[in-house]
Amino acid sequence: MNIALIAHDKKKDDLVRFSVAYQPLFQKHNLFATGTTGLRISEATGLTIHRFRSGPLGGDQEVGAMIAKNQMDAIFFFRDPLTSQPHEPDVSALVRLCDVYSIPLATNMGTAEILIRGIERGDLDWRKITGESSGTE
Ligand SMILES: O=C(CO)COP(=O)(O)O
Repeated sequence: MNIALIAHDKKKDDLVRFSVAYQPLFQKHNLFATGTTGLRISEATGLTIHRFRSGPLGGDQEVGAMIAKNQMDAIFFFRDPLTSQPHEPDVSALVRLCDVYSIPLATNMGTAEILIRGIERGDLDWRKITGESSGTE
């Protein structure tokens, strides 16, 4: 599956810890990330990650483009709800596209735990069966 990893600055440590904990599972998938998040995670885990631009420079929109092209299966986006972001419209657009295309989106650690276990269990395999998946493992 194609999975995107994104975190706002104050949530990056959380997503790095999460990625370290679930590294064995993540390595079975194709990983994508916004620039700084991807660098932090790849340094901490050794995972191979396709890095887009940094979020404020268009990275969120690049992930959104993959959603629109049916190339993204799940997104872990640890948002910071207490800090305003200069690129808030891009953040909203990404969340909106997840809703438009019914793409699973975890915006905090609690939901992320459920989503990652669901992926491990095969709960998203319906996307392959219905042809809605990116088609990759
Ligand atoms: O701003 C972001 C998401 O909106 C994340 O971007 P970076 O991973 O480049 O910090």
